[in-house]
Amino acid sequence: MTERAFQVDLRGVVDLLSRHLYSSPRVYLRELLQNGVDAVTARRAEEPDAPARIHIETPEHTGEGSLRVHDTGVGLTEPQIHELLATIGRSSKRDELGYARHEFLGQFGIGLLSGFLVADEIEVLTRSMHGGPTIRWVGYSDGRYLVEEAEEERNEVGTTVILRPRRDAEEWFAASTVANLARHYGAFLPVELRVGDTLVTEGEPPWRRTYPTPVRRRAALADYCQTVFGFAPLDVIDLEAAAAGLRGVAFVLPHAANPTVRAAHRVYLKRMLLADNVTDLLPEWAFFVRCVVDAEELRPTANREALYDDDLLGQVCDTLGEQIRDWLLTLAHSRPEELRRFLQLHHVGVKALAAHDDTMLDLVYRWLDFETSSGTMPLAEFTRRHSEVRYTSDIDEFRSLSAVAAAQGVGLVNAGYVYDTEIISRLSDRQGAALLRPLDPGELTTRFGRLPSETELRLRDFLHVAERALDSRGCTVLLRSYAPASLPALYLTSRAAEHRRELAESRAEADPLWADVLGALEPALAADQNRLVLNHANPLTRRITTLTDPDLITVAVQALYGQALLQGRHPLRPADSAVLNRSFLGLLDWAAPTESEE
Ligand SMILES: Nc1ncnc2c1ncn2[C@@H]1O[C@H](COP(=O)(O)OP(=O)(O)OP(=O)(O)O)[C@@H](O)[C@H]1O
Repeated sequence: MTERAFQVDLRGVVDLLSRHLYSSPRVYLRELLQNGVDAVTARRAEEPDAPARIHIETPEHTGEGSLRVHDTGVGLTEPQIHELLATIGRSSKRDELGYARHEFLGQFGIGLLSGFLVADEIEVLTRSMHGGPTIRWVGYSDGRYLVEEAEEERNEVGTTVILRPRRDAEEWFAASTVANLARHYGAFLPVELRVGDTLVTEGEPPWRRTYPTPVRRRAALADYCQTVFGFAPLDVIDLEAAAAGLRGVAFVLPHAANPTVRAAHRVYLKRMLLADNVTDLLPEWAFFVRCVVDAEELRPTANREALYDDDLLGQVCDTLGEQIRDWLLTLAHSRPEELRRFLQLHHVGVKALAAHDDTMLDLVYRWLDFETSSGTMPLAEFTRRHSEVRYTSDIDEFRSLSAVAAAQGVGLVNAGYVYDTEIISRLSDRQGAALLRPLDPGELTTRFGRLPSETELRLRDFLHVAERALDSRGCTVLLRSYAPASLPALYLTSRAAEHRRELAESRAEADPLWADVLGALEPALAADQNRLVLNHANPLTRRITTLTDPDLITVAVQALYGQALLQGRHPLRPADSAVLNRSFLGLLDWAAPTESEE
């Protein structure tokens, strides 16, 4: 058996790595900057006072069509050049065991190839700090390279990389483009970076600078947020994750954000911009902040445009999530007005948190406004005010029943929005909120006042006809007197009746055996029906109860039934619409009687 090595066609590899790995040719500049910074770092490890400069000259500066990037880094000796520049995948930035060394930005040994995105050849002039002459290396995109002693010695130790734009890539070499890219990627690099004569580096990132006062710091960070993200933040939260050598800031959005879209964050690695669309830095629920962070230890993917999804990133995500949560709690304790403002904007995210976090649940209970039958207020206050509290997860039911329920002394909470029911059922499990139960509209009838027995007796015939009028609708009719008097009638669904209707429907579709099983369940449920509760306190309804003509009672009761369905926004089934139509026409017919023939 003989072992062999893969045969590799260099052109394919160069093409793959340079053209297909990266999302845009613009990364060529980032890779050059990164190599310069790493070279400076390597030199200063041995010679701490060595200069730390990178100087970029665009074709406009050099006047001879090339872009030159000079650095004051370690430089390379000729043997190193053969080993490093001529071997794809070989990097000086890994230790003997092949682990990425954490002081360097690079590690894969492919970055330089990105030069072929914009040029057909890459020229390197380099003089090593370890002595030897200046060496010239030229690499071609077809995989050839040459190494020779340079005609001219470099004055200083360091490296110059020279690229001549390919015809189709000239736009990437314009002085303004290069300056913008250099600033974009390298504004915070720990070196002196110039494009032409212009200094690009700004020193420490804004969140690491020292400011005279906390107020000034906040104002400076708010300005920075405006520049980077285009909004004035509601607040600024400091972030830190020691395990990843990460520090940064989270800016709270001043407007409501779409909770299904994860916020995009700007991430620097060792002070070089990685990307400004990193989504997995924070937990999903934290969609109300956008962050800028710089990390020492997080790993980039090979194209250096995203974070590598490893345990450390997961750990960082949890840590930063904790810090945002702590900020919220501090706000609740020390600046409740601001918390209210925040909650108005970002309640969905906070609710999402509360659905599985007890501390946030408590915060929601005490501070988050819910729509209730007594206006909007936090549940803590609502349960304090009412001895009996119910909730409904149906917004329409809330709208139609909140006034009626409140008039009967039952406080009603609208729990029809996302996460509401999870939150309320979690709250109900806890002491102090045990009174929050789901509303069964049917139970309201037990609270309506009964009529005096002589009135009931007098209206017995009316009720009889009324019952018959709605027989086909599976709805019983009750006559009660209740507030508000402006309401002529109320349609109350019973949970059991709803359930029964569903049973009947599935039974119609089911096979005979299953139908029998369902049939056996039915009698137990039959006791409770949907109800139309006529309101004797309402003047119109009271007049209707005095009608004696059965036909007229029928259309009037059917009209009240239809109106109550519409008012309560209950679904109208085809038979309901038919009843409503018939009653409407019947009333018109009655209002405009046929002229008697003379
Ligand atoms: N400006 C420079 N000064 C000194 N050495 C350099 C310079 N540019 C490149 N090198 C050497 O060439 C090697 C290969 O560079 P290349 O950019 O392809 O990969 P890398 O920086 O090691 O890793 P990555 O693929 O992550 O960028 C480097 O490891 C480094 O040793």
